[in-house]
Amino acid sequence: MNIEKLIEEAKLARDKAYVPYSKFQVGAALLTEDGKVYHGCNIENAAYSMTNCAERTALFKAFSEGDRKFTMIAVVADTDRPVPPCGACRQVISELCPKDMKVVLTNLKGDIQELTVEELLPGAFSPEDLHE
Ligand SMILES: O=c1ccn([C@H]2C[C@H](O)[C@@H](CO)O2)c(=O)[nH]1
Ligand SMILES: [Zn+2]
Repeated sequence: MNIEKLIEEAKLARDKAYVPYSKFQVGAALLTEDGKVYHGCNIENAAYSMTNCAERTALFKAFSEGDRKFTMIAVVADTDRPVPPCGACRQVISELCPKDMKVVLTNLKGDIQELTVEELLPGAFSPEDLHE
């Protein structure tokens, strides 16, 4: 699975977005070590703060199915620049994915930004910070 294919998967995921309030569709595709792809879309709620972003949907789906080893995530939205994940998703990605995992941010125009999990949230609060 290459970057281009994973982006296509993220676009398919985006089509499933439930966004009656923002009308802003986001899709994510998360690739596991053994080649499985988890789709995620944003799912909004009339109680707005209950909204779940596409990135966290994909990660939570994978974790809940027992998959924990990931090699790449792609995220797509109709933005001018490659879609920037929100702070909550950066925090969750930084804990559940390897620091050197590839994060591919893109948009419908085909702009692509590639970075690592560490670059997505430098100095993230981590499980180690809970220990003395
Ligand atoms: O990276 C992002 C940024 C935003 N959203 C969603 C949350 C909300 O449903 C809508 C507008 O913020 O986009 C995502 O899913 N991922
Ligand atoms: Zn988010």
